[in-house]
Formats: sequence, structure tokens, C-alpha cells
Amino acid sequence: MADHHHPENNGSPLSTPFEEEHIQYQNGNSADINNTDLVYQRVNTDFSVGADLYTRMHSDVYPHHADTQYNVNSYSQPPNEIVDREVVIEESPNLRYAKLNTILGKGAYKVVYKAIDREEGYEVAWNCFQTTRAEFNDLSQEIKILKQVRHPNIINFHDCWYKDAEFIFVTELMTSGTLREYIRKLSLPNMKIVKRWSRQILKGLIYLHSHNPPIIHRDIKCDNIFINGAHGEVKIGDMGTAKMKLGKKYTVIGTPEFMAPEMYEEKGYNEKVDIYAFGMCLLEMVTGEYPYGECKNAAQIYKKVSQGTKPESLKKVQDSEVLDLINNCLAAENERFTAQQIMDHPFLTVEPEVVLIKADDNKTQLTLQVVFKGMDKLSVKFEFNVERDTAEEVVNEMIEEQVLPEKYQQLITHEINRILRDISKQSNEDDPNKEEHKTPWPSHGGMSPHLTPHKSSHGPSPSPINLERDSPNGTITQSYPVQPTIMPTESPRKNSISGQPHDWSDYEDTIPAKEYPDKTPINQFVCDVAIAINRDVDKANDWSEKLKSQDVMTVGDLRALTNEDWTQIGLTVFAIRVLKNALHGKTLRSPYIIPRTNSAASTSTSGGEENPQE
Ligand SMILES: Nc1ncnc2c1ncn2[C@@H]1O[C@H](COP(=O)(O)OP(=O)(O)OP(=O)(O)O)[C@@H](O)[C@H]1O
Repeated sequence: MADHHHPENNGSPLSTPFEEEHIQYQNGNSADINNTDLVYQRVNTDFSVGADLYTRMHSDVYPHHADTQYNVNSYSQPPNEIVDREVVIEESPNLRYAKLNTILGKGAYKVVYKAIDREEGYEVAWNCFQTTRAEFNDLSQEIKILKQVRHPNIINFHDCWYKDAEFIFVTELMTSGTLREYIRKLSLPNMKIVKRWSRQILKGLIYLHSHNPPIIHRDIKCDNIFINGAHGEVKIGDMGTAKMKLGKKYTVIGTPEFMAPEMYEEKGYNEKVDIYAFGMCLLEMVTGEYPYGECKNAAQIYKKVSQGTKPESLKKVQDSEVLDLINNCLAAENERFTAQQIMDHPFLTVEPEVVLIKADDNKTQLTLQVVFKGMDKLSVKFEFNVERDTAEEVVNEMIEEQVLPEKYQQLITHEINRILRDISKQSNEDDPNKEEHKTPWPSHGGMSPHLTPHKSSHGPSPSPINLERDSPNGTITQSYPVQPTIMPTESPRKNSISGQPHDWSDYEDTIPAKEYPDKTPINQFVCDVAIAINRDVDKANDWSEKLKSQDVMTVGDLRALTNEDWTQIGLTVFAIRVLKNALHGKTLRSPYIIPRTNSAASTSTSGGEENPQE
């Protein structure tokens, strides 16, 4: 795994020391799989670090740009080919995983088969990596890391063992190949896709780098980023090179085109090498070209990198924002942004927009939705009563409840008021005799002079926020200590006011309604509800305490409350709405996820499975 990589072809990973010469890997089990000629050959390599690397590299061992990204001399079946019908050809020692005779792909170092997780009924990837028992034993630290890593943008590691000179590990299966293959397929992905992919890669990196000590991937490149086509999910794979950063790292490992200059130097490096590599990925995404394609071998690349010469393809980047971002990623280690700072870069930030989903005949009761453009997994749907609510109040409440990040307060308020003005204008046009003052929203974008930014005089707002939360597979989305992410709730449709199409994904995730018997302890009920809407344990405790202080100890007590009682409890309108919904057996739909670190609150209520979505 980690220190076994080295390049023979462009795009292959590099590591030192490189003593191995002409190692032949013969794929085992050939009789089983009718595949007798899977010969993996590492041609003679002689790599070292720093200047040595430059002087000792031979161009013939590092041919330019390889379409030969698999270092496979020959094999009798191409990747993804299904041999006759799928049959089980091997089982894991604990019998949970069953390897099938379908090869998903082959890399320089491993063959990846399709397998079945018998316990869960999922398809998984069975990775075979030739190594010695001693090397496998040395991997214990890496394996420990891999088992700890759990994030929707990082390929899940399930299990591993050693058998017949092979380190076998089972991971999540990705359906649609690598980012590099995708880039080739799309020829040039559009900026929207680039942004979406970038955000997902960065979420994975933020997660890895936020460990203490940080986990450094060390081989970020488009070949190691995998796609699930159906939902456009992007996940970082090949975690084999990741290591905890225990102080600075010295091992030279990676893929030359993606290796930061400090990786070649002896003073060590840190997690910023992943940012450099991400910059190169971004460059590949926006130009469709492999960085340093002008170089014929790793030595030439090293020379350019050490002289501070950027890849030729950078000259093709026209968008000034993305150029600025790539330049920052490729800058000196101390100037390079962190993954979080990149996420906040103008190229990747998402501007929310509010759209009108539905209005009643009187145009009084509206369903609005905050959509984060370009981030199709982020939207917040809420109810708005034009006679009782104000944009300011509703937005404040959503910020207070952590539904929306505070930085969007003004923008979203402005957007809601824009819609209200549009409606007002439209109804005035429809009915010129209608009294203008009936429309209680401001006419110039700012706050209305007769509206206060906080609670209006007519008491609390009538629960404007729709809190139901759904997922395509009926699970609760796992949240991570990263940016708030919100699930899509609408399919592409037209905004009834502007007529503009909005592009957001077409699925809803649903938490089935549950009937609670009267005797259910209030703690349990409140906790379930908090989990369902991605609130943390502290929030659940806060609600429970408020309820208990009013002698509400069971779900039966809660059911007995009158509307007036509810207002005495001291819960927010938001909390009341969601508790009432759950109490009446309504499906909970929480269109948002808040950042949270408390693992107890992130547990799924539907079988313990985490939803790998954003
Ligand atoms: N989790 C997965 N799901 C589906 N296919 C996979 C998965 N992991 C790997 N593959 C397939 O197997 C191929 C080889 O995997 P991978 O590139 O990780 O091997 P490798 O030997 O580590 O390669 P390299 O070191 O050259 O990048 C991939 O290109 C991909 O087609």
C-alpha cells in the first residue's frame, strides 16, 4: 500500500526507496477465474529523491502520458467485463464477503473485483494487492487509519485480511469509474460540474486534514477520485497512501505531476501537499489536460517543479477566479490555502437564491425555497404567510435554528422580499383596483419601514419552516463537522414567478413516520425527532428539559397539550412545528443538515446505516 507505489507510466504513483526491479506479479487464483495471464510487471525503476531523482531517472521508464495507466502487460479480459455469468469465486475468512468473477479494474498494483457483502446485500469492491506477510504486518497503522475514516466523500473501507501473498481489502464500490475517465468522456466538463466535483473533493480533504494529527492522502489525482454516476457523487479513493501526520512527513510518495515541490525536498511536508495536488486536479478538470503533459518523463517534471515552472496547460485557463485558485494551490507551502479556505474561495462559494414553489389562490400562503446555485444538494423549503410573516423574521429564525448560515442573512432576506414584491406587482397588474398597502413587503429591496427585523407585533410567527426530511433510501443523512449541507427536495422545475429553470436534483429522502404510544418517554420521542432533523443531543436535551419543566413526561402528556399550552413551553416556533408534526405521525422532512460533531446525534434511525450522500 503506502510505500509500494512507483511510476512506470505517466499517472502512476511514485515512492521511494525503489529497490525493486523487474518484479512480476502473477495474479493468483487464475484457475478459478479463467484468467491465466494476468501478469503485472514493474519494469526496472531507479528512483530517488531531490536532485538525485532528476539525474537518475530514465525517460524510458516513465513514458509520456500514458494511456497505459494500468501497468498490466496483458490480460484476458478487459476491466468490467463479466465472464459468462457472475459467480462467487472466493470468500472472505469470515464468509461475509463473496468475491465474484467480475473485474472492476486493474491498476499498477492491484486488481479490483466485484464482490457482495452478504450481511448488507451490497455490492462492494474486493481489492487484491500483492505483498508479503511482513509488509502486511507493517501496514497495521495504515489499516487503523483506514478503518477510522468515515466520510461521504471518501471511499469506505470495510474489511481486510492477508491470504496467499495477497493483502485483500474490501471497500465501497463506485459505479462510474474515475474522475480522469469522466473528464475524458466529457471532453471538457463545464464549470458547474467542476465546482460540484471540487466541493466534494474538498469536503473529503477538510475531513482528512481536520483529524488530529491530520491525515494526509499524499496521492490525490483524478485517477484516485471516483464517481457514482447516478447522483454525481465524488469520492476520494486509494487511501492506501494516507498517513497520519506525526510531525512532518519525509517519505517521497505520490505521482510526479501532482507532487508539491516540498515533497521532493528533505525538509518534510505536511497536509498542504494534498492542496497542491488538488490544484493540479482542478487544472486537469478545467483544461481536460493532464498537467505537465509537455514533459516526457518524471525527471523533466521534477526539474520544472523545482524551478517553479508551472504546467503549460495553466496558460489555457481563462476564468480569472479559477486561475487565481489554482495559482494559490500551486503556491509555496506557507502561502497555500487550507482546504477550508479553498472551499470559501469565490470560485466555489455558492450564492443562495430564493424561489417560489407554490402559492395559494390569494397569494397569501407561499412555499418558498432557498436554493444554493451550483450546489444542487443544498436547499431549504419553508412556508411563508404574507400576512403574518416577514422576511426578516423568518430568515432570523432559520439562522437561529442553524438552518441557514448567518452570512446569507441579508441576501436571503433581500431575495424573499424580491419575491414578495414580484407577487405584489403581479397582483396589482391583475387587479389594478387592489389597494397597494395590502402588500406588507418593502418595495425597494431593503426592509420595509413598517416592519421590524425581529418579532412582529402580532406575536410569534406561525411556524414558517417546513421541517421534513427525506432520503431516497429512507435513511438519515450523516452529518459531519464540515459545512452545512442540505439535501435536494425538488426536481428541476420552473420558478413560477420568474419562469427561470432551476437545476436541483430530483430526489427526496424520507424518514418514515412513526407512531409513538402515549407512554413513550418524552426524552425518547424528542431525541428521535432531533436526530431526524439533524439536531444534536444538546438541542434534544434543551427541548426535553423545557417540556419536563411543564410536567410533560410522556408522549401522552404532549398529546394532551392545548395550543395555548404549547406556547407556554418556551420552545421556538420551529421546535413546536417539528414536534407537532412528529406527534401527529407526519413524515419528517428536514431539508438541511447542520454541522455537528456529536456522534450520538448522527446515528441513523433506520437500521444504523449512514447515507453516503452529502
Ligand atoms: N472502489 C472501487 N469501485 C469500483 N472500481 C474500482 C474501485 N477501486 C478501484 N476500481 C477500479 O480498479 C482500477 C484500479 O484501481 P486503482 O487505480 O486504485 O489501482 P492501483 O493499483 O492503486 O492504481 P494506481 O496506483 O496506478 O493508481 C481503477 O482504475 C478502477 O477502474
